[in-house]
Parts: sequence; C-alpha cells; structure tokens
Amino acid sequence: MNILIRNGRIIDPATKTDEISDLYIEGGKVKKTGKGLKPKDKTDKVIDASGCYVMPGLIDLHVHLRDPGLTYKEDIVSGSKAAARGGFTTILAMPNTKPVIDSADRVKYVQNKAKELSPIHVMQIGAITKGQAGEELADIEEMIEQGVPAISEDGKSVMNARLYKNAMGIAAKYDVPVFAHCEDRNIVGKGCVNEDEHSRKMGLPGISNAVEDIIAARDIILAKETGAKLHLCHCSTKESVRMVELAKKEGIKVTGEVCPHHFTLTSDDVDPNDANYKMNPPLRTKEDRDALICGLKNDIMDVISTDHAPHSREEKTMPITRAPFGIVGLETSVALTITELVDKGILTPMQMAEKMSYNPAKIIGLDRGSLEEGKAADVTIIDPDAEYVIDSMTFLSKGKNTPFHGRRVKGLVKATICNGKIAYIQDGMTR
Ligand SMILES: NC(=O)N[C@@H](CC(=O)O)C(=O)O
Ligand SMILES: [Zn+2]
Repeated sequence: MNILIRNGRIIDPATKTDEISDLYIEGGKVKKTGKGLKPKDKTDKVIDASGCYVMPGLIDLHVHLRDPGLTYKEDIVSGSKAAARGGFTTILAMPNTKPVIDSADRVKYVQNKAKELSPIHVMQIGAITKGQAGEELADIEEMIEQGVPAISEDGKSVMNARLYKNAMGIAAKYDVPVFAHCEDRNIVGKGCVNEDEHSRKMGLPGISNAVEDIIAARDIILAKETGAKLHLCHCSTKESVRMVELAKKEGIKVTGEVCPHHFTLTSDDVDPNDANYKMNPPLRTKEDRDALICGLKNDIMDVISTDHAPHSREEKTMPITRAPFGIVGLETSVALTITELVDKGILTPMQMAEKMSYNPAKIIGLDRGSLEEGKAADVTIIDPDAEYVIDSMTFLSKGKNTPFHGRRVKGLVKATICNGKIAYIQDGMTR
C-alpha cells in the first residue's frame, strides 16, 4: 500500500525543510516530496494533512515498557500502541524489568516479541550491572552484539564509580551511548518530592538538587576520561543544564534530555494527596523549570523524552510517601510540547522535530529522523491547532497515572506511519 500525504507543513531537520508540500510513500520509503503530487494508483491511501505538521517519526529515548515481569503495569503491545497514538515510530525500552534486561537472551526476548506484535520500532536498552544490583558488570559486549542502542542503569545510578568507569570504557570502544539516571543513593534518603519550602510545609521528605547534580558531575567527568558518549536522562535541575553547557564547551560528548512534566509543572503544583505528582526526579522549582526551558530553547538540551513510567491504579492511589515514582507520558508529550513550548514561541516547530526525532536518532546512530527521499517512511502527522482536554481514560497505555488528566491542551497526533504502514490514525483521516 502506498500513501500520499497532501498539503502538510513538512518539517525536516535533516534537509532544513519547512514548507507546505506533499509527500509520497512507496514500498515503505519516502519516494518523493514536492508540491502537487498525485496518487499513482487507485488503491493509494490519501491523507489530507492541511494545517498539520508532517514530521519525521518521533523517537522516544526513554520508555518503561515493564515487559517482562511487570506486565500488569504495561506490556510491549499496550506500550507500543500508546506510543503510536502519541506519534512515536521508535521507542527505547529501559531495562528495569523483572528480570532485569542484562543479557543478550533477555534483549532477544523483547526484540522478538516487539517484531511480532508492535506496530512501531521497539529498541531494548541493556542494563549496566547484573540485575541492576550495582555489583558486577552485565555482559555488555554480548548485548551490544545483540543490538542494544544504549546501555543504562535507569531507575538508579551505578554508585560504584570504578564499575561505572569500566562500563563507560566498553561503551566508548563500541561507540554506544550511556544513558545516565543521576541520583546519589546515599543522600536521597526517603525523599519523595522536591526539597523546598513547599515540601516542608506539606511535611514531606524532600529530594535536593544535589541528589542529581553530584552524579551528573561525576558522570560528565567519567565521560571525559573514557571518551564515552554520555546522555543525561530526565534532567531536572538548573545546575544540570549549566553542566551540560559547560561540558559541551569543553568538547565532552554529552547530551541532555528533558521530560514534558519537568518543563510544564513545578513543585508548587504538587498535590500531596495525589501520587500522580510523584516522579523521579521530582518536579522542581520555577527557577529550575525556567532553566530547563531556556536550555531547550538555546539548544543546550538536545532531547525531549517522556520517561513513560506506567504504574497500576492501586500503586498510585497509595499515599505519596509510599507510592512508586513515575508517570505515563507517551500520549501527552506532543500536546505538552506544543502547548508549553511551540505555541508560546519558545521552540520553533523545527526545534520540536529536532528534539523529538532528529537528535534522538543521531544520539543512537539510527538512520531515522529524516524525511529525505529514499529514507524509511517513518512519519508523524500532527494538528498543532486541535484543542482538547486530556482524558487519561482514553489512553491506550495500561497506565493512567498522569497529573495532566483534565488539562486543556493544543496539539493532536493525527497519524503515525512506520515503515510506510499506518501504525495509528485518527478516524476520518484517509480517503
Ligand atoms: N522516572 C520514574 O519516576 N520512574 C521510573 C524510573 C526512572 O526513569 O528513573 C520507573 O521505572 O518507574
Ligand atoms: Zn530514571
């Protein structure tokens, strides 16, 4: 089946294109872009993308699919359907599953299941230590051979710097990036929200910026010594932004990621009776949020990822002190990015495409994130003007844990096309 996308605003960072045009997909590839394209065949699907962005398929570097072992929260099928609805054609799954993905066989399990059942590309990240216990390196080389796009201990930091440095040495040798979750276990204590006036008033144990900053600094120093590519996950503090900026100036191979909840909300928004405001790292102060936004605008921060972290209703209705950290993000990130950043003139649509597709592809060395003729047809069509209220009950994800339920937003994914096939489409979009 071939697809003609008509009259969309084609936004392609790879070719620096931003113009109203058509795009023809044939044999799973972008065959042609240009004005006035006609369907070749009566069986061609035609999508009217008037008023819509047509971007290279979005890539989410930070997703928790919970498969294997925690599939009551999410599984590969529900997670990828949610991702497709959110505009993503490629997602990277974190290894903090049960068991932890720390061997080639376990990587293979996800790869095979995804290949069979997912409408989009799912790439599995390998853990850094066995069982994420922080004591012994996992067989990183064997997982790299099996095709992991990155290694990560996400959910925690490898506290032993010697072990971590060894892992970075291996990553550098194979030019595979290290995705760092920065959290000093020794000082985080029982913290569940940002440590500030608000947390003190609520009587909740806090998490200070130092919890993140100490490890971010350490990891940047280790990246410098080992030459590894370091990607700082879910940056939440103003100091993290500053460190990424300085490290880049020094020529250290570091990239920074920001999640929509961290550029949308602050610790003042936290409802102490709602664990959907609890995530790791926590919502920070207005000063931190403004620094993240500024970092995105100035291209210090390279990536917007979701850190999609589904949990069950039972888990998230526990008191905030006991509930697990994390919120879902796959089905809200396009809308929050458009509402909070593009619509306010902070990011151009081109920057949005860079941070949600082009840069993520570059970081993992993936030949995606581009709409150039001849490339694989991974395409996302978004209506930036569609206004609606987020309803978590409509999520395709098993996780409904979001603080954004009931929030009015702009920006709706109309269609997601993966390898030239429709992975998700809104009713009434094709002829
Ligand atoms: N972000 C979170 O709050 N939680 C994540 C772990 C993580 O990404 O650090 C999870 O696995 O639930
Ligand atoms: Zn994390």
